[in-house]
Amino acid sequence: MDKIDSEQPLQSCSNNNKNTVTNGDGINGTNAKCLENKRIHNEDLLDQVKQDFDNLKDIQNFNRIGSMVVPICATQDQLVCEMLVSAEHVNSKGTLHGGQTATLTDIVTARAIGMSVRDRGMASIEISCSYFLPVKLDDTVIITANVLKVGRNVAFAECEFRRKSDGKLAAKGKHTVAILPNAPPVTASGQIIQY
Ligand SMILES: CCCCCCCCCCCC(=O)SCCNC(=O)CCNC(=O)[C@H](O)C(C)(C)COP(=O)(O)OP(=O)(O)OC[C@H]1O[C@@H](n2cnc3c(N)ncnc32)[C@H](O)[C@@H]1OP(=O)(O)O
Repeated sequence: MDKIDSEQPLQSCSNNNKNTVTNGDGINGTNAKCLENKRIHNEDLLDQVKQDFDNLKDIQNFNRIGSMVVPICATQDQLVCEMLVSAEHVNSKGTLHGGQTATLTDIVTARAIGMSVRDRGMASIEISCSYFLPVKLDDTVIITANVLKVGRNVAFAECEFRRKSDGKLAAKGKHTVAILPNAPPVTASGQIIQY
């Protein structure tokens, strides 16, 4: 099994009764990558965030870029996803485009924050990325987003991009989000429209 970041501290989601202690043998038969972290996986949060990503599959706006992201593990303040790097994600050198990485930073960290902030609108106020190593076409990136702080008006998150092929850190992103006073718009079926 591929290493993600075994140096992450142990965490738990104590406010949910559907927690699963991860043990390296898989969660309900899935190949959840947070297993290496020995974190406490939250099945309800993962279902919720999977739905959030599924909602991107049918949209026409820029956020469709996130539709190939697959959430694989969720705790209260961490979201682990993976994405196969395909032709639409790469630059002329055939490696993951920096703008794509920045967009993934936005989308994945926003959903990590969105696991706990559901009733307020949000707007990105700062994003930054550092690029350490290229990620080649047909490799997979493991994206681990950590929510650092959710305050009354501002939330902070960061994420790591690791190459699945060798586990090396390819990029890091940071995202600061304003939490707006109003509720986010929702569709008739109750789906949150944040973008
Ligand atoms: C699905 C799972 C979860 C998923 C969770 C996903 C959450 C992440 C969502 C990320 C979405 C983005 O990326 S958004 C794209 C990038 N970010 C942006 O475009 C943000 C641009 N910046 C802003 O809108 C503003 O600076 C704010 C809202 C951040 C802070 O505003 P402020 O400090 O109150 O400043 P102020 O000058 O009074 O207002 C400036 C303008 O901000 C807007 N604005 C101000 N307040 C509000 C408000 N409550 N609601 C709406 N819009 C507001 C108005 O357009 C206003 O113009 P007027 O009406 O006065 O003329």
